[in-house]
Amino acid sequence: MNSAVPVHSVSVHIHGLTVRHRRTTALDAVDLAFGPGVHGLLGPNGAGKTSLIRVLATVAAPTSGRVELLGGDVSAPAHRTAVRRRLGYLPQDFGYYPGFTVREFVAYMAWLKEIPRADAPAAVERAVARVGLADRIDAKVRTLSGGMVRRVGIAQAIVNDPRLLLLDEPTAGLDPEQRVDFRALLRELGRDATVIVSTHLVEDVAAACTEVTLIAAGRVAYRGTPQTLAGLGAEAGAADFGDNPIERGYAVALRRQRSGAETTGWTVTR
Ligand SMILES: Nc1ncnc2c1ncn2[C@@H]1O[C@H](COP(=O)(O)OP(=O)(O)OP(=O)(O)O)[C@@H](O)[C@H]1O
Repeated sequence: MNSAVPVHSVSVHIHGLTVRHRRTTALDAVDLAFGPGVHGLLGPNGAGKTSLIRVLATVAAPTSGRVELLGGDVSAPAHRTAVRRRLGYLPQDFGYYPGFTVREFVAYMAWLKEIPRADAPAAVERAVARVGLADRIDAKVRTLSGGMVRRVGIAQAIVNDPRLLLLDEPTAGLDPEQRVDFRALLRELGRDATVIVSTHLVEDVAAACTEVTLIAAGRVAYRGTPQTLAGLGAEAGAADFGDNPIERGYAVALRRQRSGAETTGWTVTR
């Protein structure tokens, strides 16, 4: 099998994805597709966002359903290996080696992703510079602040110039200035790659996302643009549910899902 991954395919196709953790159903027969752009994944605590991202990152297997990433089914080992070279993943709980320097840690991740040895040093420096840590590249990770460590996590996720980038609450712990810079980086990355970002911050969604997917109780409660979600929030009776239009739209979509009504944004099938 050819292990090359096509660059401009629909990046993510999920069919009937169910994930169970013992007796808890985290995702319930979900169908979704994602193409290039920045996709915000919103939802209450326990909605299933991390469960979805972990399956897309190929670190967890579905209980049932089919997952196609970058043009092939990831249940095929050869394709899964090819996808991992083109994948970037920042887990919610990001493990690192505190005794490594930033350069050593990101280089180690570059090696795991099989970046050619000759290309790795420049790729590491570029990734670290993109997260604003060039001046700390030779500092040990244990000497960095929590927000800086988070940025090291983002650097390792982007070091291989991923076609599919999965970020689980990347802005947690970043200061406001860093969040602004990070959103600009997201927009830049989303020009070519498919970027899926789980977040609780509606500001992230408003500033950086081209599309929003709202997950609730293991199901897709809403899909649309940040603008259409904000439009939902402009409805009569929604004023009490949040401080800004997107928060209000989020509340309306959740309420509708809980009452069993369909919420229509628009469906993405690029
Ligand atoms: N390892 C596990 N064992 C048992 N239950 C789990 C496990 N991981 C997740 N769950 C359950 O699955 C459901 C979905 O969890 P998940 O972490 O995917 O949600 P989330 O949307 O990412 O939540 P949060 O916003 O709090 O991070 C929850 O009910 C959670 O308690």
